[in-house]
Amino acid sequence: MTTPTTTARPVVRARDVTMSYGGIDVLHGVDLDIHRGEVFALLGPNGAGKTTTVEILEGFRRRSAGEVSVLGADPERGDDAWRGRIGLVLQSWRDHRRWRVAELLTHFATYYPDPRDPAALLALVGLTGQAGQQVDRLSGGQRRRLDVALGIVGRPELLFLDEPTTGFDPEARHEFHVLVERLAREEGVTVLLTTHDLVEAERLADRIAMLVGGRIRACGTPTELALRAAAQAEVRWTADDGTPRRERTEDPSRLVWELHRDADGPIAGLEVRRPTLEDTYLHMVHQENDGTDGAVNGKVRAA
Ligand SMILES: Nc1ncnc2c1ncn2[C@@H]1O[C@H](COP(=O)(O)OP(=O)(O)OP(=O)(O)O)[C@@H](O)[C@H]1O
Repeated sequence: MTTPTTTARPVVRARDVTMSYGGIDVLHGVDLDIHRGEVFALLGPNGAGKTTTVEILEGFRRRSAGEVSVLGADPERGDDAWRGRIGLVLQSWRDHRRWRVAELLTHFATYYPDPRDPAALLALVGLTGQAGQQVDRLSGGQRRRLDVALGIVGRPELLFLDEPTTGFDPEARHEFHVLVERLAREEGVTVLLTTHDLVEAERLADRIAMLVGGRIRACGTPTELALRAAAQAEVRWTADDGTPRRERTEDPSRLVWELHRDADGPIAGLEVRRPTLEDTYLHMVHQENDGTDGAVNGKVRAA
């Protein structure tokens, strides 16, 4: 993955995007900047507005208001040439059940001016052994690999991955992560990933935006987000009488120093736990559910 070049024009730019369905507001002014070669994860609980946001960026849904530019065009007016520069990994290829794997991929390749070689692509996603198999005989994970192959056959500059590893076993998930990293690092493909999987987001994404209740509540590298959490570090130890103790503090090194100063010898069971991405995420979701203002710094621009 490359370091985002913030001076270059972003591949995806959204400003103050709102969306309402039948008078109910589900997006409340989303701002996003995603740069070339960046793997960007949109993370959020069910109903947060991830799919709505992504469909607006893909040009499949009309926003209520706001500005959007994707690969230099407004997605609402994207033509075929623009669409050919975008790859989608959705769960929407279910109509082609009778096709054989290699046939389907070869067929899709004809839609693009400079497609990848279907056989090489099957090898890349680990489906060479299934080339002659009917699509409806594939396992769930194999099906998803085919979805990925279909999404990248046209050499997209921007790839949308909607919960891409659902149904993958750990090895397939690992291979998929390596593939996404390769696409971003070696080919400069920009990737927008939606996921509920914090481990996947942390593993893959250069930056993560947390969308909660239709607002971007935080955006940054996984490390930045974990550190920005309101959650404090937790220090655990075992007291002299054997009682387990724990204390939350913004200054764990000071607490550990004080414990050492007051102790006769080593401190049993000493452990310092820093806030994780999961802590940040759960903190925000709980704030939203409690009806409090969960924004880390008010409105956050994912730029
Ligand atoms: N076509 C629609 N008509 C009316 N309401 C909709 C429509 N699509 C989505 N919604 C509502 O908009 C909100 C955001 O939905 P969206 O699918 O964008 O969330 P999400 O973050 O992708 O959720 P999930 O993780 O469950 O897929 C939800 O409250 C949902 O019920």
